[in-house]
Amino acid sequence: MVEIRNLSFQYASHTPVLRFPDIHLKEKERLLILGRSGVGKTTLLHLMAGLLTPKEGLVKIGDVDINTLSDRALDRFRGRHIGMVFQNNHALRSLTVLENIKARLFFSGKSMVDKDIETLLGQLQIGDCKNQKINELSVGQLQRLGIAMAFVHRPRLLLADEPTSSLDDLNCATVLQLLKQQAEKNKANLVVITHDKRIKSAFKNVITL
Ligand SMILES: Nc1ncnc2c1ncn2[C@@H]1O[C@H](COP(=O)(O)OP(=O)(O)OP(=O)(O)O)[C@@H](O)[C@H]1O
Repeated sequence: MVEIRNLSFQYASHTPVLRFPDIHLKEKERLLILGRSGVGKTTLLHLMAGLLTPKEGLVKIGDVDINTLSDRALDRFRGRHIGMVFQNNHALRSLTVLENIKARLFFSGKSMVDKDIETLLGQLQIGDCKNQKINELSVGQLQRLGIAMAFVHRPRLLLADEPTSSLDDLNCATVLQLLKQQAEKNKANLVVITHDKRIKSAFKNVITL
């Protein structure tokens, strides 16, 4: 469950106040957020992840008003309950695919047996690359690793920032399908922000900032 109410943010006193529409997502609901460049999509995603503190308003994930948490508790909450997929993958270049997944699990304080990790990698069609270093992966494989890293700790909220804009039509459709499948499997909310209009029809729930 995600609730956003009366949310606003300001980067600095001389910059405009960004205001965001109210959002209410029930369990497993998915949302696509569209908007032109500079309108505040990434800012909203970062507010939902607790990476930025709002000027005003509420961000509630499950039963938790995330802005009432201490910095430390918020870091722990994010590590355990939120997964993020970025346009450019944040995997550690010196590690292999498998080592990156294990590092992500370690930092979230959760565990998964090797067999289940391999199943996840297989579902994302990167099982054969598990011992490859990050710089040996294609763009599509790297994007799928980003999804694996966002889901491996079974978050209740998955936030994806432009997950498809650097992909061709085929990889775009595949990544979208995988995001939806994994969210469904984890009963997680999925929020995607993009200006990639190709994916609009894949979501029932769409808002434009
Ligand atoms: N660190 C910052 N300091 C000041 N202003 C910022 C900062 N980051 C972003 N902004 C401004 O805030 C506004 C919203 O930025 P944001 O990155 O959220 O937009 P966006 O919709 O995600 O854009 P894009 O689609 O181009 O990524 C923009 O006008 C941007 O210039």
